[in-house]
Amino acid sequence: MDAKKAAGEKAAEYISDGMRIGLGTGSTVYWTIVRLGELVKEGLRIEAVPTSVQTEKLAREAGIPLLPLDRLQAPLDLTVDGADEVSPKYELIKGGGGALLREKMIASFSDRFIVVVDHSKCVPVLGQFPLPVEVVPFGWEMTSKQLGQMGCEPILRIRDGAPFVTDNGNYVIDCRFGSIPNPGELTVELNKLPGIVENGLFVNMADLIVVGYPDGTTRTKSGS
Ligand SMILES: O=C[C@H](O)[C@H](O)[C@H](O)COP(=O)(O)O
Repeated sequence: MDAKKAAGEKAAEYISDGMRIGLGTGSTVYWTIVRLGELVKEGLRIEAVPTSVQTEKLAREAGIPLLPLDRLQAPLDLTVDGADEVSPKYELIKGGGGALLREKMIASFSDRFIVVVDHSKCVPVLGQFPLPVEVVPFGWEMTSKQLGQMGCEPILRIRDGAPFVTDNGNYVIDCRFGSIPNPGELTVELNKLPGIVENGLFVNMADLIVVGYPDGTTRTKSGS
């Protein structure tokens, strides 16, 4: 079995009747969405907030009822999402698919945050995966220079020959740090740059990591 499928399907077991949930973005949480669609058809009653246009489409196709944000008066019970890297302290790099801003907003407004990954995403130190940083298009070249001064190689994300545009109308700069030994400190520094909308470091946010393996087994680790 696919390791991503194993992790994604396992996370669906944490969702019970009546829950209001956040649905992340990507190829691992895809399997959570598919499984939840099956459970909804069997009678599970849930409402979901998607973290991207792509996930909204998938959830609709799967028949999962969506909860409009203006009806979200209290935190969600649970959010399930993928990650690009997970450190031994359960710090994450996210945003490989460009959905980091909405993902961080929804995860921060959830009582529990479950992260689903295949085993290759668990690393000793974050930073081999370039850190996605969402920036406003205005003056992105200037923001990119400022990012470079923080010790990374900043590369504007390009898709089909043009800058990749997020669901929020912004650009993404992928920052090659090589190693991020202190993600908490880097987050504080990044948040000082006015051109940055959000960065892909998720520190002290994950409550549970579900790791999938190619033989179809999963292991869970408790986070913050
Ligand atoms: O923007 C995308 C998200 O942060 C994804 O959750 C992350 O990139 C992991 O995606 P995947 O499960 O496809 O590896």
